[in-house]
Amino acid sequence: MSQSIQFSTPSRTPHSLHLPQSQFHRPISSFSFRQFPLTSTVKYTSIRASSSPSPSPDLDSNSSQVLLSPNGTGAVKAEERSVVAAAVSTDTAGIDVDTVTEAELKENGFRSTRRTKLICTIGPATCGFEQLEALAEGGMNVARLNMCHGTRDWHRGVIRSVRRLNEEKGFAVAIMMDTEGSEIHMGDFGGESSAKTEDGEIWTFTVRAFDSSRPERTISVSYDGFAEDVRVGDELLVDGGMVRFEVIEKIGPDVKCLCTDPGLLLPRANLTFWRDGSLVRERNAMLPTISSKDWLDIDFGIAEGVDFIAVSFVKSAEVINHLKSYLAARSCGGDIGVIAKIESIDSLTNLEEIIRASDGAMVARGDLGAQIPLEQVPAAQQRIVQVCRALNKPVIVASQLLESMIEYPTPTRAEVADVSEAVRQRSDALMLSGESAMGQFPDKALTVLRSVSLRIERWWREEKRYESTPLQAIGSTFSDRISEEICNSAAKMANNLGVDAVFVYTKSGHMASLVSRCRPDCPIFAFTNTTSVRRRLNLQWGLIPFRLSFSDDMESNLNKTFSLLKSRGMIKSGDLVIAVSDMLQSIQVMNVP
Ligand SMILES: Nc1ncnc2c1ncn2[C@@H]1O[C@H](COP(=O)(O)OP(=O)(O)OP(=O)(O)O)[C@@H](O)[C@H]1O
Ligand SMILES: CC(=O)C(=O)O
Ligand SMILES: [K+]
Ligand SMILES: [Mg+2]
Repeated sequence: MSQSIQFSTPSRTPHSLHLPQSQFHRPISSFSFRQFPLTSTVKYTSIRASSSPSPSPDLDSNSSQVLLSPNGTGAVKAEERSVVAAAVSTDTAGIDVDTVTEAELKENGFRSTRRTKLICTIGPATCGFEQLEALAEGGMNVARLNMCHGTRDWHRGVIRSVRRLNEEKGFAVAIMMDTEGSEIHMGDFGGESSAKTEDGEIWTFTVRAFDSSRPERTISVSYDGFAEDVRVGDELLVDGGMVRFEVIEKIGPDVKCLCTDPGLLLPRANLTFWRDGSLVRERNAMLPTISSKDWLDIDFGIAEGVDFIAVSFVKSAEVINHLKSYLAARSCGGDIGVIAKIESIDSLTNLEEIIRASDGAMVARGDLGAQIPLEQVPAAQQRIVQVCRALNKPVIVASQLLESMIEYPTPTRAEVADVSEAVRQRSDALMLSGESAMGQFPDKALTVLRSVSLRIERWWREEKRYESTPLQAIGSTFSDRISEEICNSAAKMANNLGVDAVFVYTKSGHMASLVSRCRPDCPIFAFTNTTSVRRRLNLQWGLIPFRLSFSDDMESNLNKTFSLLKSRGMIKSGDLVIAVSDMLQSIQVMNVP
């Protein structure tokens, strides 16, 4: 039995049920309700998988291809993977699917899929093909490249490896390029990976460049005005306060500083200075958000086809709009999502307009914690997550989630609690920084994120903690409003009826993000017909993105999807699904035949 509600023109409507006009801003299309036996209306359309008797004439040559993302969760054991891989190659040729999600769905069913997405910063510890593959199998949805470090050739190598991994193994790992920005930071250490400071030591921060080796206890600073801007008595914070100094003397381009809070200095760490308890913003506040080096990196990102550009130290919506128009003109189809990094006082002041202009946001707690008092960071995080949810933009919680795992194989209890809180807030994604870029245990850190996410999500479901706060309407056109209401209703029905999955058919991905925004209690299978949209959807909460060529005819789409997924053992007869689509604005509830 299938039941459907659809918005359509009256002439196409079998039974019209007119709603009071006052509920809508203008005369509307009718609201229809129909009920039909699935067996008579949803016929099996044959597919080009070996389980199907013959190819269907109405499907194009790509039609039997389903690509599925590594949203699945569990660490699938190597033997299990090879069994699945063997089954894939013999049984259902022509369908690409990654083995991790597939095995997970087969073994534990829909409920087991992880909803929170995971981002790994790639660095020397993880840039090899096998290391990237291990991360993808461990659940990495997005690989982040920080343009503060490495050469463009190095980044190109990583991007190409991730692409190859996607092509060869069916993953949909997206690439996020993170700009350097022009805030003040320290230089490289000329070969050394870090430098240790001790309490009471005197270090020199200088705007001089070094040709050869770095003099002992000397650090170069990226910003030419540094020595002029600081004053004796200022406090100098490295990496948001991981190490602290007090300015004791200025000698031309050199600034002598006394170490007051010792720790490890990492190359290119950010520097901020504080006077009388406030962050000092002098001429450095006038530095451009996107520097000339960043524009070259952005051109590089466009050429290499990155999926997201994360903009560091955004101050206003203007810079986001500027970049978006540049991308629209330069990258065909405006395929690159722009993520605003919220890591400055200005970005908090202009939060709503920045998020409205962006395609997503990152709570960049590292630098944010250097600009506002540390105890204000948790409240800022919660606010950013809420604003993003309200405006339907994916939100990433980043920095120091598992900082101790750079050196140790197990996290602290406090770190686990922090990760749990970000999952509980229902942020779209969690990000590893140094833990995966240069730490000793990148795979273990990813496993911790994965298992903590799964546990908290399960706890949330067991407690039946559905969203109680209503989401504000955001659509600007009437059609957008309809899509939004359909998705809100689909999510609510999914929770109330306890369905196994929501299926969403979407060309641009917008409809999938609207369902994700509601954070329904079940996974969301998002079917889209382009590979780039599929990768971008991989950043969003609860979405398991597939690439599938589909038509405007929902019944044939459903038939095809059921056949494909059933033949791979990913769904079975009797599973209850809700299907929504942005081609034909409709909701259908049905059991898989
Ligand atoms: N491509 C790379 N090459 C070498 N080291 C890297 C690379 N990417 C990251 N790292 C190392 O990992 C550490 C953490 O990386 P990450 O990019 O997350 O820094 P961050 O300070 O969180 O980000 P941002 O600079 O954007 O504020 C860096 O300090 C650096 O030591
Ligand atoms: C990720 C980042 O840029 C920060 O936390 O500062
Ligand atoms: K950066
Ligand atoms: Mg930062």
